[in-house]
Amino acid sequence: MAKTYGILTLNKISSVGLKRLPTASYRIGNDIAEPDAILVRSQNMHEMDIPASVLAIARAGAGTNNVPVAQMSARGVPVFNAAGANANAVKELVITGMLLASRNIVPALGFVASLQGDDASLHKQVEDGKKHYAGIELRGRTLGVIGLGAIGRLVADAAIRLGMNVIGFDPEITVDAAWSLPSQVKKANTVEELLKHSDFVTLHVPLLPATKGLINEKRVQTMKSGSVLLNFARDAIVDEAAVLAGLASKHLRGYVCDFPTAQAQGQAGIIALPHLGASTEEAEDNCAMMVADQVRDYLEHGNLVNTVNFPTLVMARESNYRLAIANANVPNMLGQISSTLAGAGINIHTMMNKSRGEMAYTLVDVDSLVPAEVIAQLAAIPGVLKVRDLPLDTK
Ligand SMILES: NC(=O)C1=CN([C@@H]2O[C@H](COP(=O)(O)OP(=O)(O)OC[C@H]3O[C@@H](n4cnc5c(N)ncnc54)[C@H](O)[C@@H]3O)[C@@H](O)[C@H]2O)C=CC1
Ligand SMILES: O=C(O)C(=O)COP(=O)(O)O
Repeated sequence: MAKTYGILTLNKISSVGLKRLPTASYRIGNDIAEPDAILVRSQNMHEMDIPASVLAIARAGAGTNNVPVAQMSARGVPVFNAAGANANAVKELVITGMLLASRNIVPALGFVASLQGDDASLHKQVEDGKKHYAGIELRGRTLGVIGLGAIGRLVADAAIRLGMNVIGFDPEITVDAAWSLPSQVKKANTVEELLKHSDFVTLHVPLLPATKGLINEKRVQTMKSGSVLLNFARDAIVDEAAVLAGLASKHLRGYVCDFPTAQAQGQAGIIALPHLGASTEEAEDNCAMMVADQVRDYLEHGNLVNTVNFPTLVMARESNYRLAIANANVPNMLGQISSTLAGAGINIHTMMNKSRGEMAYTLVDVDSLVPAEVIAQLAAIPGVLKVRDLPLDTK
């Protein structure tokens, strides 16, 4: 009988993506017991008892801080994400956020909603009151972008097209990202240098130990007087109390974020959206399609694309028998894998191995069926974390 897979969904994942997993071989739902893979958006998985059956976790979005990545690495389980698939949606909301703040749109709408009377009275109140909501223009002002990945780059490009000057900071920028950055983006050597010169500062870094509290009390004070901070990355990247103090003293003009909190509710200068950055039809479909394809390719063929904890490794099928081995990046793993197979009389057709940090991954196409006892021997090699037997279904 052909192999079937169980996919547990922890959040609502777009049906456009789920349809890429054929119903003949994939059972998908929010109540799948012993799933082969989990698809998730923002649900916090840190306290979850993740079943031993799970071979892959895929975040239908960018940030994987809600997934216990280190725990999954130790189990040899890749954590995929949908790199860049929602970047345009976030970019458009960041631009919206800058405009909301620069033109005082939120209080202005509140003012209009509060008006009462006939047309003539409304007209008078509008013309008398509008002076309180006069704003500033974006053109000619400076935007500082911290984190020039998929989102930061698009925001930088859009801001330049609006006539803004852009300064960027990203000490870990990839070569590809640097090439795709508009040439007008000026490089800041430190966060402080960027903050000192920016009228708007937008954050597009992942939440990591190194980025937690990136904007703290001292850095709020370093920001230009009258500047606006935008946080569509993660709440914990900003020390919100420091920002509230900056708003209260009028040092900051505004804080636009995607992460409402109790302490910031109703505070002047705060514009908090309900984590809407990636909530567009297009982004939800793109993310779901991307992770569905990645998970299917991994479950059926062992290929790895877009994981946050494993190397990228894709190998065309060259025989009907394939082993996929997740292992620690330590010496002599390949030697032990090859000699175990040779000892069992199994000929290696093609073998590829790649490493990333502490993790390594090996795909081996062999010329004959691998008996269960050989799989057990491979799994028993110290440092081997998971061995998967992936014969092609040739019936
Ligand atoms: N509000 C929302 O709905 C959404 C929020 N996000 C958040 O935005 C984050 C960024 O997303 P992408 O741009 O797609 O990710 P990405 O991985 O393409 O880019 C992140 C960039 O941050 C840089 N970086 C890392 N540490 C840094 C540091 N200490 N200082 C400066 N730069 C640093 C990296 O080098 C990389 O270029 C996600 O991790 C997620 O937390 C992403 C999508 C939607
Ligand atoms: O992609 C991300 O990192 C996001 O924050 C989007 O979250 P969501 O999928 O909309 O719950």
